[in-house]
Amino acid sequence: MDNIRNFCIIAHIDHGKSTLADRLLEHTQTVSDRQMQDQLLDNMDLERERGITIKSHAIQMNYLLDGNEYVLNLIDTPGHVDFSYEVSRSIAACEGALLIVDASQGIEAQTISNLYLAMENDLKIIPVLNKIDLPGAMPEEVSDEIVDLLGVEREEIIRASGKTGEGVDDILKAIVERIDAPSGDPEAPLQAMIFDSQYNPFRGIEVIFRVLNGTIRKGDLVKFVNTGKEYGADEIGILKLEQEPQKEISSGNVGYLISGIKNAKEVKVGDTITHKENPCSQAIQGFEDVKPMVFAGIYPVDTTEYEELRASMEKLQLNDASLVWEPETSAALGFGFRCGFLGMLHLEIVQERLEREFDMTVITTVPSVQFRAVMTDDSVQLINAPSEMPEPNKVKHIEEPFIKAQIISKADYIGPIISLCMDKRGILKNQVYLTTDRVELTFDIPLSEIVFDFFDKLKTISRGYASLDYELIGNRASKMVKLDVALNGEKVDALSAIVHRDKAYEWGKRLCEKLKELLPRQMFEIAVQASIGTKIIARETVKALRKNVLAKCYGGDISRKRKLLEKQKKGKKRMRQVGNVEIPQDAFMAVLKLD
Ligand SMILES: Nc1nc2c(ncn2[C@@H]2O[C@H](COP(=O)(O)OP(=O)(O)OP(=O)(O)O)[C@@H](O)[C@H]2O)c(=O)[nH]1
Repeated sequence: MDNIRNFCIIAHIDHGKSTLADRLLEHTQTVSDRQMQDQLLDNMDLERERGITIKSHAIQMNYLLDGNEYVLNLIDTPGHVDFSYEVSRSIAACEGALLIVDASQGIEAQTISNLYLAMENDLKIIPVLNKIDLPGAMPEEVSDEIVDLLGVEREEIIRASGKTGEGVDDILKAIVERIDAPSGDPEAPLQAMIFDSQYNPFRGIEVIFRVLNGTIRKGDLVKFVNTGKEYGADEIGILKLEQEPQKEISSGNVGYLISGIKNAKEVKVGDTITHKENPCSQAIQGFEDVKPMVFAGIYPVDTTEYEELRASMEKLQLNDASLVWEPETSAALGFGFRCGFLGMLHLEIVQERLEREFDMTVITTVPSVQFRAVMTDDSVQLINAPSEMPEPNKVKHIEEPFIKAQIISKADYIGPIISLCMDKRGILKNQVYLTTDRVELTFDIPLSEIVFDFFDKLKTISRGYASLDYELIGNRASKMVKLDVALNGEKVDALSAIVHRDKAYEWGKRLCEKLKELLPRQMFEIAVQASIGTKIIARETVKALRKNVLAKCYGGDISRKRKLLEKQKKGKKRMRQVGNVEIPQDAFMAVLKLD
């Protein structure tokens, strides 16, 4: 055990974690030249296409230092705030963390939030100044920032480049020398913590764990403490580029378990694995429950696929512990699920993964945060969907979630950032200069104002210099109203939204205009109306389609006609029929694109 080191790589988004992980894997010859490709650990198609890490990824390396061989378990983590639950679980499996800071960008919002997560878990932090090859690198200034933030000596900061490979050996040495070997007793009763899992269509459910005490052996009869279920350890192993089966895995180490688990619900991250005979006396303290920021309905486009969608969501949840959901019904869309997400990127990724990994075609409805209605009898009702908004005469007041937003930016952009936040009903709480031209602003802002498009706006007005991190701080009373949408006189509950009263009229008007743009024209006219209570506040009309689309093709060749039909068919993909009107996915998101 003295020769094991468990560490994760944490950073702000795009500071170069995955690239540096590539260099560590190369240097330790964990992967051969032939196997090597950029951002190797981002092995999901979606990660590669978007160039971001979505999942934490564990991999084991061997490293020789002064004649001693060390086993290094590396966990690469995502940087985007929507995937911070991945980071927090990875941190729990480690004794140390490489904190990567881009030398051309300096410390940013998630550098700090991820660092705090690591410090709360008592991880040893190794600061790495990355991308020093860049002409725009400012090693001295950024080192000052790191020294200030961490209180470390300047000499402790390792200068590195994931591009040239500079500093990689220093990092590996520092991992061995500065991070503690895991403690724990290999002879004690088994106590292993599940920190991730995934569904493999060929092999079933795979559980990723870290052993804290004891030893797990192939063939052992094990028990998951929280669920009380028992399984045979059919296969256990370590995670290299491929899984490598082993006979045993002892305390301090990270591994996987395959045991013929059939039901995805039986696997919960944070659960403890122990032996059926001679169990450990205590379960490991699990993870804090995830707190979703945004809720939206997910519905199958084909209503007959409801059960299949449920099974797919259960399997996806294995690999995405931050996804929560429960069944819901919509008058317009039928049976579906109300899901909680950590942000809009998370929502998008879930929708994409359901389609790619499970071949489902789904519609997501208008996203909303969770409001609370304090009723006239003082009871509290949670409102996860606009359709759950109670009658106004039964409500004392509505409360909405507020967040503390921390924005780090170049000082030049303070003015526009403050006015953006004010426009979003934000209250400036604090302003601290990190260096002469970098400032940290703290605001209290309603979550509903920032969760949708705030980040894009912030990036635009700061030319990409501002970064944002946020946490929930509680609920405050706000004047919220429900805005309903009717198509041809029929209310479509899945298009309703809860908005601030002062903005409701403007929203209603713009929403109708947007829907007019987004609803495909049909053979008949469609009236689009927005209302608050019984009062109609805006109306637009989608004109009827006069000509048949195929009319254009008269005399044209048949292949052109076929192409046109195929194009129409494709366009149908994420589309739901409500009454006699077809509503495309975009229309459900129209509320987010009003500015
Ligand atoms: N010049 C230079 N570019 C780098 C270096 N390291 C990474 N990059 C580039 O920076 C971008 C982001 O790198 P990634 O490794 O994907 O960053 P990441 O921190 O893993 O990103 P997320 O996991 O999505 O948060 C990529 O375009 C890399 O090619 C470096 O040392 N030097």
